[in-house]
Amino acid sequence: MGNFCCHFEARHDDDDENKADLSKATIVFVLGGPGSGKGTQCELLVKKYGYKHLSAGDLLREEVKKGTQLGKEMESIMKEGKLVPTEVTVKLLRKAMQASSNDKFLIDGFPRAIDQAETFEQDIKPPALVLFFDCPEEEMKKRLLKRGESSGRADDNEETIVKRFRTFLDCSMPVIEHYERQGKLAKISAVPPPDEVFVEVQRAMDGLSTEHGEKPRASDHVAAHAQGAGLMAA
Ligand SMILES: Nc1ncnc2c1ncn2[C@@H]1O[C@H](COP(=O)(O)OP(=O)(O)O)[C@@H](O)[C@H]1O
Ligand SMILES: O=c1ccn([C@@H]2O[C@H](COP(=O)(O)OP(=O)(O)O)[C@@H](O)[C@H]2O)c(=O)[nH]1
Repeated sequence: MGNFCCHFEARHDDDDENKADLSKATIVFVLGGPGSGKGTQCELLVKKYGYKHLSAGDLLREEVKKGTQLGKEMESIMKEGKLVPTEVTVKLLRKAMQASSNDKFLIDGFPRAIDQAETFEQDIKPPALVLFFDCPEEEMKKRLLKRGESSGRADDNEETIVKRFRTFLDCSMPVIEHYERQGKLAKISAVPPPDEVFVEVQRAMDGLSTEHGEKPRASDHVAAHAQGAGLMAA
């Protein structure tokens, strides 16, 4: 079996590095297997909490659409269900964050490997909270095949779905475990209907306050973790 976490050689391009602009940002990573419902929950989160939603997959697909050489390489990696090099994704995310007037970000579908988490934290900032949507593979597969009927996505097909699951288990589950050890993880079952999942999402979010002095609304285990990370209002 090949290495599903493998990357091609990284390109270094630091022209738009600017850590300072994002130093006050509040970052929530939104993680879960392919088709677990990350994008669906992010839409609800944007409406209720006013975060800027940045999907790493959408940013990559926009680059692919440009038809550049890099875009072509990325397209073939994504069709194989593997991961685009960390530097490429972090750069796209940083640019999109800097272009936004918002200072609260939902980073959807990233980081998907430990090195990605490390790079993002060093280049930008650690997350305040990590939402993890837990969903059995059979359910995710059913959702992805249904989505594939209309999504037009080159990776929503049975062959690529199996590869994406493999990448998720091999590369992304260690990221989930990493943040669980740090006490930043809110693990939420993604099996119930979206509105029911969102009830649990709100419980996690309401435990979090930004560094701009918003009052936390609920106390739960995530609130306690956020306090540990210095995020709760005094
Ligand atoms: N809780 C849910 N129950 C049933 N279907 C869902 C649920 N959440 C999302 N879906 C559907 O499953 C598919 C994948 O959801 P999506 O939010 O695109 O997942 P992801 O961003 O994790 O790939 C979509 O077609 C979506 O409408
Ligand atoms: O940080 C990322 C996010 C996505 N991808 C690629 O983009 C694909 C689609 O990811 P997305 O989050 O859009 O969809 P999901 O698989 O979660 O449904 C993945 O399988 C990867 O090939 C990547 O390489 N790095």
